[in-house]
Amino acid sequence: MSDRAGFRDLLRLTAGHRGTLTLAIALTVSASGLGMLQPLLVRHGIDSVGTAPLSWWFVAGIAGLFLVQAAVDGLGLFLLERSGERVVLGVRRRLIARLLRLRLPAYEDHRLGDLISRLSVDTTVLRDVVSTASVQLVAGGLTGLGTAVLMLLLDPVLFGMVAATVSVAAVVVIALLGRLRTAGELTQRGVGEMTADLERALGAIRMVRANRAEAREERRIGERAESAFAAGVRAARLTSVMTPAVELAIRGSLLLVLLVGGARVAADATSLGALVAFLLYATYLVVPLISLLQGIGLVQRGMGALQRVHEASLLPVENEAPARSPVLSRRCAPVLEFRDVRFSYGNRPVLDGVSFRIEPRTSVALVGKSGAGKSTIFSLAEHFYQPLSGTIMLNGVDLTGMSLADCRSRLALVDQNVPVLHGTLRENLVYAVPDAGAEELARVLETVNLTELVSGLPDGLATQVGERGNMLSGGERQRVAIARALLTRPELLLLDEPTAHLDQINEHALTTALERAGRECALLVIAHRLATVRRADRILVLDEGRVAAEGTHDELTATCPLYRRLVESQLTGDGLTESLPAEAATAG
Ligand SMILES: Nc1ncnc2c1ncn2[C@@H]1O[C@H](COP(=O)(O)OP(=O)(O)OP(=O)(O)O)[C@@H](O)[C@H]1O
Repeated sequence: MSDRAGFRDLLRLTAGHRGTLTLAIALTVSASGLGMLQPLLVRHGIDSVGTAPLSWWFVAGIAGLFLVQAAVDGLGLFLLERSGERVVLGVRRRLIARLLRLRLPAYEDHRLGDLISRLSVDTTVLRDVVSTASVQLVAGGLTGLGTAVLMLLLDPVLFGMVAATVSVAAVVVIALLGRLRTAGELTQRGVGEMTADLERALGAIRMVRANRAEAREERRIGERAESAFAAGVRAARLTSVMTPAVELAIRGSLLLVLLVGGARVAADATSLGALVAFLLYATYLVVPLISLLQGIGLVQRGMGALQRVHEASLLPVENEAPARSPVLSRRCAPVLEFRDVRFSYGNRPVLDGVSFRIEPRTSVALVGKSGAGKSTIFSLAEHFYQPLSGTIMLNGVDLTGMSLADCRSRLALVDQNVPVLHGTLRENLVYAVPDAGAEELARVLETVNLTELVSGLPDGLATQVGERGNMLSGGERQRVAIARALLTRPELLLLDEPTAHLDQINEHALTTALERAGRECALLVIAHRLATVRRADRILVLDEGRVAAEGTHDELTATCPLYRRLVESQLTGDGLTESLPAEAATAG
């Protein structure tokens, strides 16, 4: 992005806040203007002290001016900070809304920590640009210009000398700006990578501990911190050249002004008061010029940060079908039907013509070796991805003609990964139905056999479940997730069973929960336990991207070698990844 385009984007950010920002900047500039009156008053005081004593009014006037200046300055600064916060709030809200609605592949292509850092760290830089750089540029520019004009009027010769020295410093500054922007971008990127790596390690902290990898992760994340540090130091080095260059130029010119100005006073070319006023202005010039410089530096960093925020806000979101009233389902149609569905992740084919139907209130188990595409079928039913070809229907209605909300309100998904969030047990249960009543809650807790557990907890439903629900056992987490799903009264529950062996109590509880859930809605279960497949009305055997066999447990045991092998391993073993005998693929 060019500097001009980047700057225009930064300006665009302030849309809707320009009135307040202009007022805030005007107040801050006025405060600086009031400050600039002070040397003139001092000159008047010094030049007139020989002719008349200083009046109290005069002294009180100067003191009053200081007070008014401080008050105006304070109000201006407050309005600026508030505008900065408001602009960032707007950017953050838009980004939050976007980040929660990205297409699933976008999350796979980007690291979560980096996306989080764009929302937190980069937007903070934008706030500084709005609240600090804006006033630094405007106030610095105007005050600098005003001071320069007054100096020019006071003594054009001395002004020429100051202008020449400052111009030399300006050349140095302009030469370094591009590098400052790159260093700023690198710092932000480094922080993003560090956050992403920290998120990776903390998200799997038990695995990190169990593998004694703390030191390795510390080194890895430390290296990211060091790259951010190195880029930050590079930016600091550039700034540390720029700021003193300007200071040096101004202070050097002060010496010249003193020498030449002294001679001019001696030769009566100017008055002592004018020289003192000129010197005061020259010292005052340091402040606006430095703030101008800092403002430019901040804008450079802001452009880098805005680019990262922009990139995140351009990530593709899920296509919401045009708003329409919920599609009427066809009566007696299957709850879910796949017709010749093909799907690949990029160029990696997974499903190659999958067809099946799930009738209302039936229980269907989905089995297949690891990587066969079972979870992918769930993702397609939930419309997380679109099939390459074929049709997916819910209650006889094609998914492509249904809004995402309509589609997802008919289904409930219980994933294997992280089904429980940080918060209380109650918050987790009512996640999809926040206003669920106590009766409904009691019903689903009973269904999943959690009533006893909850009543045994000192805080009951108000118990904190910990990050990702790690204060609950694996089996309990799974049942909390099923209860949450059932609270929505779905037409179809998609459940990925735990692969881990459950103890007898949890095993029994899960079986009962599934049995009871099956009375409320249809079930499609990725089955890892023999108990589930035995109880299912039908079993789909997925192999080579297709439904290779379909039937009841007894039918498949008799006809499908692949199914027999899955059963022999109790559907929990992981020794099923090797290729299967050709007969398996054709069975059924
Ligand atoms: N997001 C993804 N991007 C690319 N490939 C993927 C993605 N998700 C899954 N795959 C691949 O697609 C194939 C099917 O994965 P899927 O998770 O559907 O299998 P599965 O039958 O559920 O396996 P398991 O029983 O081990 O959970 C696998 O080879 C997997 O590596």
